[in-house]
Amino acid sequence: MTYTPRWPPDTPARIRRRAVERALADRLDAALARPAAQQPGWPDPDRVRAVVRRLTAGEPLVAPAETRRLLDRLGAVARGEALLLQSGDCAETFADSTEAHLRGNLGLLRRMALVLTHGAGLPVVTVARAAGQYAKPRSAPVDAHGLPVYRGDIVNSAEATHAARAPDPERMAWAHAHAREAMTVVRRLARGELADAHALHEENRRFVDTAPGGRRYAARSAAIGRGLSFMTGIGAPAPRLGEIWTSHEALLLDHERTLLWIDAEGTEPQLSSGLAHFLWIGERTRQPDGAHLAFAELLANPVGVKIGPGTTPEQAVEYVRRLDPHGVPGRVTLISRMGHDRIRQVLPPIVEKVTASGRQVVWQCDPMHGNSRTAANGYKTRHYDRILDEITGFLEVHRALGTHPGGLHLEATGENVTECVGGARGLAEADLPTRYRTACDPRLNAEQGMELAFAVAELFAAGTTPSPETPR
Ligand SMILES: O=C[C@H](O)[C@H](O)COP(=O)(O)O
Ligand SMILES: C=C(OP(=O)(O)O)C(=O)O
Repeated sequence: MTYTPRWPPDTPARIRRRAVERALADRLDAALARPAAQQPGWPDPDRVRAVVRRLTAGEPLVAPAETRRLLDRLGAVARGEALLLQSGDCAETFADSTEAHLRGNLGLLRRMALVLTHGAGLPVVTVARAAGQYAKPRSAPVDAHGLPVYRGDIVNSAEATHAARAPDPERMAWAHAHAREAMTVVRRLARGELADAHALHEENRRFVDTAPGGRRYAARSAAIGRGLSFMTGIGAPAPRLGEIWTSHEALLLDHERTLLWIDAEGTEPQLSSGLAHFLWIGERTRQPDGAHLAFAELLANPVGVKIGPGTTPEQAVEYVRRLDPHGVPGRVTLISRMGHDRIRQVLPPIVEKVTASGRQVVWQCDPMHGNSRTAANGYKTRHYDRILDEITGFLEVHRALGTHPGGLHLEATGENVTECVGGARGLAEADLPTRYRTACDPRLNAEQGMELAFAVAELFAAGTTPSPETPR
């Protein structure tokens, strides 16, 4: 059911439902009336209203039952019985909304998940930054040329002209159309070729045999192979990976408000986003009195909050209390993105205070956003060593406190891009221009992603977290 109320003739049940819808509609309006950071200055509000009305009447992309299943799986992560791996583009573009691109990104997600499952000895819940990650928050309103900044394909074009950078609300409709097609591909791949553990392992074996540094992980790869052969040997059904859920940053509120269902299954009726299974609030929009947090409070979906190095333990507890008033394990994911040099100091008091509050959250590490820097040649980049070091610090903190390091949140693509430096191939700053294709922030490429998965699997398996080299 879409959020726009269509009133049928009255019966007592319908009147009750109508009251719920009205109450939620009022709360939604109140939430969205709060100050909202990072929203585009649409030139023509009437056109925005017309697009929002049109999209609100459309069919949702995901169903509340699917979203509830994810909540259940994240409950397992929060209890320490599973891991969460979330990965994909920094900014999805309409041009890259193709089956080949999605297959690359989702394939990498699944191959990494297979390796982490083995290293941690836990099932891995796979969530794609896909089928809706079209909006970007930015540090400055204008770019280096004085043009309005690119805010993601859902708002304006990356092309460097004034006309192209003007926010166009019709782009929200294009985003819906692309997300709908992407969703079909995600479902098909998740049930089909990207469910097949044998096929994923074969690709990982090729990585180990041919990629620089791959042989370092030969023992784990061989152990995974033996495990799969054993399953075949005893006549077990061919092992298959589970669902792929979708996620994006709940940033552009005119878009987020368009496809909302009423989910009456929980403790109280809530709105369920029909746009994605998992939504998160970004570092730049997590203001306690802001619209984004108030919007997330109304949702039945599992939600994440990015917590940067300026987050206090008190703030973290407030996020959790507001977003999880009923204490549902896995309802909230706290996504730390502190930077490799700060995580070991900033995260522990946050984890301690949230744990003492009695809530069971998913602790997830985003090792990307606190480790960005500008290379000498002007490209925005991240070093593989710093990414791995932030994850190492994350594991150290949780091990020391006896809490569960629930998962990773990465920007990574299955394509052979040159955006992050480092890794066993030794990508250098001079290599960045070769295939620098991201629309916003630098992503790990397929080789760097697999190398990271094997390295983190070793950390999980060892149960210790040595930090062997000083990261660059
Ligand atoms: O992906 C995150 C943000 O959108 C991004 O880091 C902002 O980039 P900027 O600092 O180049 O604007
Ligand atoms: C913008 C993002 O991250 P953050 O809010 O942590 O900067 C992101 O993950 O795309």
